[in-house]
Amino acid sequence: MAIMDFGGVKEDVVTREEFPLAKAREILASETIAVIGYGVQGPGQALNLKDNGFKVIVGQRSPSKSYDKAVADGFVPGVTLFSPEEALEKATVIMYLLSDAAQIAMWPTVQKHLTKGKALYFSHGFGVTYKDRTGIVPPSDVDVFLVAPKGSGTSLRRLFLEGKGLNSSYAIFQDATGRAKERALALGIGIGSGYLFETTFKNEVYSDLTGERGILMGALAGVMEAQYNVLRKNGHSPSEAFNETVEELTESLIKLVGENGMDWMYANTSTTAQRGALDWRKPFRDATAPVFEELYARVKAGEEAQRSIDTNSQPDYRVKLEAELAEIRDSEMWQAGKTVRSLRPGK
Ligand SMILES: NC(=O)C1=CN([C@@H]2O[C@H](COP(=O)(O)OP(=O)(O)OC[C@H]3O[C@@H](n4cnc5c(N)ncnc54)[C@H](O)[C@@H]3O)[C@@H](O)[C@H]2O)C=CC1
Ligand SMILES: CC(=O)[C@](C)(O)C(=O)O
Ligand SMILES: [Mg+2]
Ligand SMILES: [Mg+2]
Repeated sequence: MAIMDFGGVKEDVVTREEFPLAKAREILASETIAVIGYGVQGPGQALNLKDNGFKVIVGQRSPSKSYDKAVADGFVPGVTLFSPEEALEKATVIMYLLSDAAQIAMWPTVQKHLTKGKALYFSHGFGVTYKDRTGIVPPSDVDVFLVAPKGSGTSLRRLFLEGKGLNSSYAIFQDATGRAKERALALGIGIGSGYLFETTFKNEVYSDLTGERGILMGALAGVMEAQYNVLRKNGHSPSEAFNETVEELTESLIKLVGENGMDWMYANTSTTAQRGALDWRKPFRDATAPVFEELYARVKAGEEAQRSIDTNSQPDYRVKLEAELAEIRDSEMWQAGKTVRSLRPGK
């Protein structure tokens, strides 16, 4: 563990230097790792593990697009690609990477294969934390832990291929074998995490659901739309409104934030921009704080989890999600964005 100072608070983190890949391979040398589900996290984690030299198999129902993708990605039916049931049977480590709603439906099957000493791995604290709603209560003689990459499975894979790594959190829920922590960390390094920070199942799911509903996705889209609409109402063209709302952020300013922090981005803008942004930061913070408070309260009460379970358990959930995404895609704002993107030089 490396003790690092996060803005004055000391935390233990696990880095690749102190937990090298060779150590991870040694710890998992005799394990068969089964990735159940090949949606977004499944491919990222399974391929990174495979490329890192672990014994990994995939369990995915077929026929399905995800099954075809697993084949296209190099998993071989009957050798490294199986039905979920077969993969569960062969596994010593079960990486449960179905969608959170689907995990409820398959839980009775998973439970059957959770024999003594196996490990159950999640990438979210959802199923276990909201057990009253999911029914996911693992038996006491298996290890249960999570490694949650802080980003899309798509990014996990891309960054791995670039020789970089997405950060992940990890948490131990149950240590039946005495090896839960080393198994968790070895898998965390194996899937290509940049470094790992510790959390609990509850804190992982509360922060994750808040983040994705909040600034990472929900608030981001909402605030962008609000500004775009005001600009349009005041006679600005779509290209101007889009550039001033999205393109300048994604192509320029947010990259500077990622590189060296908010003050660094500010410092690289005009003094006019800095003056205004420093002043307006506070009204925006104060206007949105109550929305974030409400959001967190709903997450904590399990209401956000229930909403996700109820909607994503329906047979036509994909079609409905796709229709809502299409509504965004087809709006003037994001159609303008399509044209703006097509005009990027050297794309
Ligand atoms: N999407 C992401 O990048 C991230 C996801 N996570 C977590 O990772 C886990 C997996 O999430 P995703 O990869 O997004 O899942 P996903 O929504 O892409 O679905 C994964 C798999 O579930 C299968 N599936 C769906 N419904 C099914 C059903 N009724 N029966 C059997 N299989 C079914 C799909 O075929 C797919 O292979 C979740 O716990 C999620 O919260 C964590 C970090 C990021
Ligand atoms: C990518 C990620 O970590 C999210 C947004 O929390 C998710 O996909 O659930
Ligand atoms: Mg997340
Ligand atoms: Mg999430």
